Amino acid sequence: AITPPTLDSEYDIIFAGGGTTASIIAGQLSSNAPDLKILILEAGPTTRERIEHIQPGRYFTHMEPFSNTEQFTASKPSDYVAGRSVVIPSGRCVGGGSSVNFMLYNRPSASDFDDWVTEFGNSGWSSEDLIPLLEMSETYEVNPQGNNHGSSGPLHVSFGGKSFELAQEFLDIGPQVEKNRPLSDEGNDFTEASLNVDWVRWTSLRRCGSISASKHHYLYPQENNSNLVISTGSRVVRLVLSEENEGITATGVEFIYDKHVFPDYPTTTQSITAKKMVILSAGAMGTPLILERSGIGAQEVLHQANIHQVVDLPGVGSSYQGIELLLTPYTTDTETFDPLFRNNATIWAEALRQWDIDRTGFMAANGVDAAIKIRPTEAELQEIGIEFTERWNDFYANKPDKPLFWLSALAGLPADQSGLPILNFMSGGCFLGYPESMGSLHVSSDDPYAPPNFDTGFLSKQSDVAALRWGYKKGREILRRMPGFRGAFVPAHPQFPEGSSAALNETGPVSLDAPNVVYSPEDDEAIDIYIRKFVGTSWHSLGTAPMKALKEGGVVDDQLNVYGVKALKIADLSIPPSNLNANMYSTTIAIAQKAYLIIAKELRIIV
Ligand SMILES: Cc1cc2nc3c(=O)[nH]c(=O)nc-3n(C[C@H](O)[C@H](O)[C@H](O)COP(=O)(O)OP(=O)(O)OC[C@H]3O[C@@H](n4cnc5c(N)ncnc54)[C@H](O)[C@@H]3O)c2cc1C
Repeated sequence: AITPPTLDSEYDIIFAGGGTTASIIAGQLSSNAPDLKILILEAGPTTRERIEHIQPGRYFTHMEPFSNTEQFTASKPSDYVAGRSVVIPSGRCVGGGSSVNFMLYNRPSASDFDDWVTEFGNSGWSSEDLIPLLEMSETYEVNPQGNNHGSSGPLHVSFGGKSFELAQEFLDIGPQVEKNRPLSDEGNDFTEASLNVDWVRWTSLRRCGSISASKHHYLYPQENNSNLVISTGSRVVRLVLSEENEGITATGVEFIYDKHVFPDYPTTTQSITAKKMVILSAGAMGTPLILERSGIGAQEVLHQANIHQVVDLPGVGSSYQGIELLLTPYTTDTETFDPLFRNNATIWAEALRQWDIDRTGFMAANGVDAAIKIRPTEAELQEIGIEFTERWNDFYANKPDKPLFWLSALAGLPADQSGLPILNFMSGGCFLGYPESMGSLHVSSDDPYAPPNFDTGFLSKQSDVAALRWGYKKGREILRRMPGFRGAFVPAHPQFPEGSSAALNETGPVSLDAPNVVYSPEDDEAIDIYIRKFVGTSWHSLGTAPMKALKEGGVVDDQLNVYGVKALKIADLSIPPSNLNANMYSTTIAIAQKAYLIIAKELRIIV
């Protein structure tokens, strides 16, 4: 049986959560200050040398219902999403999200970071501060000499070991359908001139056909330093706070051994002292809950959960942001990832054999090889309609590097396919990067296993529905022209009224110059109903402890200090004060590197 490590009673620094951000910070602290005693308390299991965290093609297995490496947080049912409860997965293992994610690589627009400075007053967090840190972390194998990428960092980026025909079709057909959006091979260049023109081949954080994740490049190489302890299966319940004349200080944490990792182990609470600081790094879905269980949060929330308030901080958990994703399945006769999603034993065996031979094939791929970040033209804004006008004017109009979506054609349907016919799917992916809707995440009690009071907020603003409606139409126009297209998978599309010109009766590709589908107001209504029934998460959660002024609902300042508590910082994806139109691993790396600099300076490890 696995037993937990024996821990000392005090450390210099304690990390609550051992995910993406903690791995990068703790690994560098340990490397550059080997005498610093560091403890990482991670709720989930180890990932060291585990094949499911090395072979890229296994990424979807972490999302299976009884997965021990992901946490699934269910939102309360909402009429905005047709009465459904949306389930949000997040990483629960060493390396967190970086150990289980889909490995899509792309970074936000410069203005996404710059907003944190200009709109939220955080000094030192502009794109000019953060993008060099991001580039320093990566080696872009695709074009090591290219601008906008790094060439000598530990995290490797490549196209992976297999790309699908559908990706090439998307790259061939897209620019012909959308003649004003030419082909480019640079997905990270969001200058005003080139934004909106990239049909990019998507790249993944992989090296030699293996996942290139933060724990294997930053954290585990330091494990032989006896001053760094990674305690897995260790769930932080709350902070230990001491109240003295000068205010409140975080002096340690209380934790229990996690029931998923150590089912037979006693659940007595243990307390450990942090001599220098506690760093909350439990991710957007974990950090606000630890704060609230510690009595740091809004009075009303804590009162309802029967928790005594210690620090009044109303911003905790009150601005959950997710990225809404509409994944619309069509069918194809080309090769897709679906046999693996369906657990086809023969294809699995072949994929494993191929990976053993040369690190190629399905096991070195994820089926998402190409995409475009797209910003509507004036004419297209008219198509989206007046429900979106105010949002456009307020948020996008003066920020010309902000795309509305990324659009893609995924080779497969990454979902539970039990009950579905055996088909090859191509999914139109429409990823709404800056939804106007926001939700909240709060504790329901002081029990660390109690499901939280969670509202994704998805589609609570009609502007998001209008944007996704246009995304559905735009994606359909591209996909129906791709040679591999074999029609829509009708049960997972809008139910258009009888006789509609938008009916889904095509069974093969239409010609490039075929007229676009025409939608009536009734068709638009059918699309809206469909969006509410089917919209889901893109697995990106953030903003639950935002870095902004206290009076505006902020939880940390720009040095990552929690307002009202000494010796307590937050470093993870709960700190972005506003959303970013990109898959979040890049942003997380930037936050981690910036946090490392802040902490290392404060501890005088660097000047
Ligand atoms: C399924 C999935 C797919 C994704 N795909 C992509 C992608 O393709 N490309 C991309 O760029 N990004 C992707 N992401 C997003 C990205 O990986 C995450 O946003 C990022 O890893 C978040 O990092 P973090 O440090 O904020 O939190 P995490 O990495 O999630 O780390 C938080 C850690 O804290 C631990 N924890 C939580 N509560 C406690 C507690 N009470 N006590 C102790 N430990 C605790 C958790 O177990 C977890 O390990 C994906 C994420 C998921 C979940």
